[in-house]
Amino acid sequence: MSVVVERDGAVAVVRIDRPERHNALNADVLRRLHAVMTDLPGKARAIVLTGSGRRAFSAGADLDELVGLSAADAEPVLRAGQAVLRGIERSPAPVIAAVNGLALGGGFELVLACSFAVASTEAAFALPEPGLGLIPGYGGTQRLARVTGPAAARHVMLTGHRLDALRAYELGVVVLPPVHPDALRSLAVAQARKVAGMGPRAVRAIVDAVDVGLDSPLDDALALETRLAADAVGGSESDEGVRAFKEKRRPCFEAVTP
Ligand SMILES: CCCCCCCCCCCCC[C@H](O)CC(=O)SCCNC(=O)CCNC(=O)[C@H](O)C(C)(C)COP(=O)(O)OP(=O)(O)OC[C@H]1O[C@@H](n2cnc3c(N)ncnc32)[C@H](O)[C@@H]1OP(=O)(O)O
Repeated sequence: MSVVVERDGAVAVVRIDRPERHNALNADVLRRLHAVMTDLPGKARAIVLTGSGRRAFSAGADLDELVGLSAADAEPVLRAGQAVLRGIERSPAPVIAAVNGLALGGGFELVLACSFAVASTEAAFALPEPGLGLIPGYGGTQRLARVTGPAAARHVMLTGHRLDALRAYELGVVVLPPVHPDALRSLAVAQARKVAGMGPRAVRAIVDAVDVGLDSPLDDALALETRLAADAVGGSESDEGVRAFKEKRRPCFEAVTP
């Protein structure tokens, strides 16, 4: 199975499992990621995405599936890949990348589509596509600049520069200091549990507000936030959240009816 799912309560761990090809993304991996991202958000409240082995999170698109593709054939495949990553980016169960090794090309683009990333000290990030006569085709030309700023993004893409884990942390690609490889999974699951403990409707609203807001005029984005924040104030989830605070107990959002 090229994608393995493990459930851990309200958290799911999704692992790309093609270590013999450094977890390269082929059509089967993309199909399975799409199926997982369609099924899991209704069952898990937060998802960890990682790769098998210590060498690579993912070495990007499977180059053996690229050979011989015409532009006309590649375009629907690219659109299909974009749709999988867009589903990850907008998932109501936020996806946390646990970068266990090299995240190259589409592998780095997969990380950039996640809500946020944590990494081991052995992680490294690059977009080597131009060296292959390709360009990033799973959102890298757009998402990297949104994280690092355009100059750092152009430097990475135009020189093939590889960001090590610490530099990725400094640039905001990784949100916490890189950890020993043996500690990565527990760190990622702990972060996922924090997300899973939040109000699920509040989480979904924040995902939507940030996603829509990034591409909206500020006043429109603030108006969206106001509407979503008012819905939250008037919603039953905040009734439970505030009541739990006053009663000095953990909120039980599962018991909240929409
Ligand atoms: C999503 C695919 C859907 C299918 C159709 C795609 C058509 C549409 C186009 C999709 C475009 C997606 C957009 C994306 O931006 C484009 C890309 O991602 S391009 C790929 C970018 N990635 C790379 O360039 C990395 C290539 N790999 C390496 O540099 C090195 O392998 C490594 C990861 C640094 C590891 O090096 P080593 O430790 O020395 O190991 P080897 O090199 O010997 O690798 C072992 C073995 O694995 C094979 N392999 C490694 N990476 C890939 C890969 N990306 N695709 C296919 N095979 C890969 C390597 O060839 C070796 O095989 P062997 O020689 O043992 O047969």
